[in-house]
Amino acid sequence: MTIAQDWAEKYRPTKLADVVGNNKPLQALRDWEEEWEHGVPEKKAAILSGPAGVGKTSAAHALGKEMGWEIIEMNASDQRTAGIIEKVAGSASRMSTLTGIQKRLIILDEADNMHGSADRGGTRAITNVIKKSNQPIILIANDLYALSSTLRSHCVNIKFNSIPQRSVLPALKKICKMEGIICGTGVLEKIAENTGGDLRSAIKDLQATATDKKEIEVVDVTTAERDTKESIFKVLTNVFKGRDPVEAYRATFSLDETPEDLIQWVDENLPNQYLDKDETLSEDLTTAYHNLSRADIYLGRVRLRQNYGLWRYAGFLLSGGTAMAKKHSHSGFRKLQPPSMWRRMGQLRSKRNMRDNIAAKVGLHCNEPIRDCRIDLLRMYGLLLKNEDYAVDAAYSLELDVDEIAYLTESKRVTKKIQKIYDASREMMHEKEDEDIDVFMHAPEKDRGQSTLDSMFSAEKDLAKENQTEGKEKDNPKPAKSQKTLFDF
Ligand SMILES: Nc1ncnc2c1ncn2[C@@H]1O[C@H](COP(=O)(O)OP(=O)(O)OP(=O)(O)O)[C@@H](O)[C@H]1O
Repeated sequence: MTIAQDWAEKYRPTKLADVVGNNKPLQALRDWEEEWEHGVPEKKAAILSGPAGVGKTSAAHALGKEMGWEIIEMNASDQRTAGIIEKVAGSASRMSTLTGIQKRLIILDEADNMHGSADRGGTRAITNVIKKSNQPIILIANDLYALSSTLRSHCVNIKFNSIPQRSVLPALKKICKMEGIICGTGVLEKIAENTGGDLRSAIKDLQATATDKKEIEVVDVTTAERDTKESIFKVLTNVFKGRDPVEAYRATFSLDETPEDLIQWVDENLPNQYLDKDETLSEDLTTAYHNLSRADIYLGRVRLRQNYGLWRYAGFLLSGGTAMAKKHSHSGFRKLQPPSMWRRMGQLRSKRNMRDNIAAKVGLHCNEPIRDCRIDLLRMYGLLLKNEDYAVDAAYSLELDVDEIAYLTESKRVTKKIQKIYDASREMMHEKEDEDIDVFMHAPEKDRGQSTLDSMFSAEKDLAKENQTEGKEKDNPKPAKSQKTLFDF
């Protein structure tokens, strides 16, 4: 069986003129590009923000292609620690003028998705890369305001909007024509309506509808289930405001959440939602928590016996049980919020990841097992970073980012002093890179071996080394490599 090519990819526009809708943002993008033709503009980066599937990534790539710029893309599936952004985007953004080749466009997709542990410190690193860049950089984000104000202030902000139906329809018609699909009346309108200005989803729905068919009718229209954030809020509103237990329970069926997760949502919001007008705890709250505790007992049994059939009792008790606990309705709007436990767990996890990442760097530098570094050496490096004479060297040798320096120096926030140490260490790193380029440029042709680019983009190799360290710790705690000590610098 052959797997059909994804139409959204197949019909991705390759020219800016083919990008549908959003004329003003596209013009702003062209204006920014024009500035590059006259040298390095004041704003070296542009942020393309807006809803999903409206052509932001396509526009960035189309621009690069049209201009004949070399494109370097880092998307969310790449590991984007501050160090790696510095290495990949940083060296790419500074290098081409040295080697005299074409401009290089750096595209950072999902720039608003830098919160995971792996992306820690990434936002600050991007700002630094932009400051020092002499190459165009495009950041792509759904939520502009998820990016720091400092980062935004260094960029041209270009906002994309949902694509109006009148533009989605011709795009879909064109695809039908290319694929030889005959459409009955109203089919494309229905698809366009369902996808609310998201052209990617519209194309995907069209492909799903037209699979194995040459002619499609309205009844064939298949719309992919889209689990939006709104849906959990809708279900919770049903649970907290409604009185019918069966309806509340049924509402949970549309969610892609397990009762394990759903109970956390209900637990988090229940006290606030069932608070009496005079802000006293109501009897309803006691009854609802009683039902919730029963649901929790069932969840415990599911875990213990691995009997997932019991989930339905838990699901009913936590939704219907909560809804029917009300003796009277609790009017007025009260904000719903995600479980704070997840946030706390996330913070703990990110702290642990931070500690482990630093320990891995120390391990690589000192050629020590990570476990020992975690226990003994992190404190030592903390002391070195607190000492003015050693701080910059320590940060440089370990390639620490600001958050890591703050962690090691036990500072609650990134102070000016920490930023200074970090800046000085990066300066040191760039000087070293420039020296390397100099050595390379002056080496005889035959000794150059790999191209400059290969030697500069050593990020992947470094990453592999980092990963190796973890592996080596298990297999061979001390690989044969010359030992470096704390006193090396
Ligand atoms: N304005 C558009 N013009 C033409 N095709 C589009 C447009 N918007 C989306 N598409 C189609 O949808 C696909 C995805 O678009 P693209 O990746 O550019 O969206 P995006 O706005 O970057 O979305 P996300 O924020 O999810 O990354 C493209 O391959 C293309 O087929």
